[in-house]
Amino acid sequence: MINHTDLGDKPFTHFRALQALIIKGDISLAGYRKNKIYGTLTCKAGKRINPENRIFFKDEDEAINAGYRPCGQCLPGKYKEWKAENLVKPQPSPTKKEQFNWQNMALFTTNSKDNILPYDGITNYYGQVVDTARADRYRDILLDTIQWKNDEAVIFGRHIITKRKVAWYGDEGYSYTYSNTTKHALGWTKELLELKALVEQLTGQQYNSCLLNLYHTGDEGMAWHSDDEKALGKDTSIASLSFGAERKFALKHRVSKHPVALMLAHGSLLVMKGTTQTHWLHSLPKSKKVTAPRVNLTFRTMV
Ligand SMILES: O=C(O)CCC(=O)C(=O)O
Ligand SMILES: [Fe+2]
Repeated sequence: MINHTDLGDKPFTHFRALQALIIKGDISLAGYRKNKIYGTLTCKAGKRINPENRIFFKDEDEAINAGYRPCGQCLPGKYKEWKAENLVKPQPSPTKKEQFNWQNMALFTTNSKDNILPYDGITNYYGQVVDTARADRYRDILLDTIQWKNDEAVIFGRHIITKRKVAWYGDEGYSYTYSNTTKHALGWTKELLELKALVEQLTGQQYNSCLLNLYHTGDEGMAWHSDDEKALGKDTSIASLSFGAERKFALKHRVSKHPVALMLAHGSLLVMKGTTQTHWLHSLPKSKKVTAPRVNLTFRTMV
């Protein structure tokens, strides 16, 4: 690995030293130190990099061993392969024995799972934590009993009403402001309290509110955002339960744009915590293939 700045301090000396190293075979690829991306020496994106952040590699092995990934612009084939490998695959459903046992909640102690983010945050996918029969029941009861309302927001001065429906439940007296609208929490229902107890048991964290989303079909989704409102405090933990249609959940690093995606199974739990909201955006992409509804519960702690 050779730093651009090691090649002399004048553009001409840089150029000469670089040419000599390329001819000798000591340099064949360039890298961007900040985002840990490597690409060809002629890559247009690479040439815009500040000299302090530009480095050079002898070959691909050296770049990969240093933790760099291929550039999407000049190495699209290799980038695609890398992306396919880095897309988090859905975890196998637990066996009958591993499934949530309502009578014996202690079966699930803090079940910490692998972090699906490569850096700058912690997001754990627990897979299915409510067995299918119970998850079916929760989906149906939540669809019927939650006071679903179309979400309203004021964005760039325009009043927007979404097709997706939302509801906001929590400990008494909580109100929540986002996208310039204020919501007042409704009191917990029996099922929400049961599910809150379950996620508290699984994550070892307490939550005082829950924002629910209802996506009628794959035609409804949620755009890129992070849940970094002040009311949630710093490094908040958000526990997200999914019931109904399986949907893709995507995360993207704010700076490196590193993508991570996974499918959220019926009855599954995903937890975003640590610095996830500071460094990563997330979204629920729309999908033409999904025709069934999905109910999502995000348990949060308002400070
Ligand atoms: O539906 C989901 O899984 C994501 C919901 C979400 O990001 C949110 O409510 O902030
Ligand atoms: Fe979110």
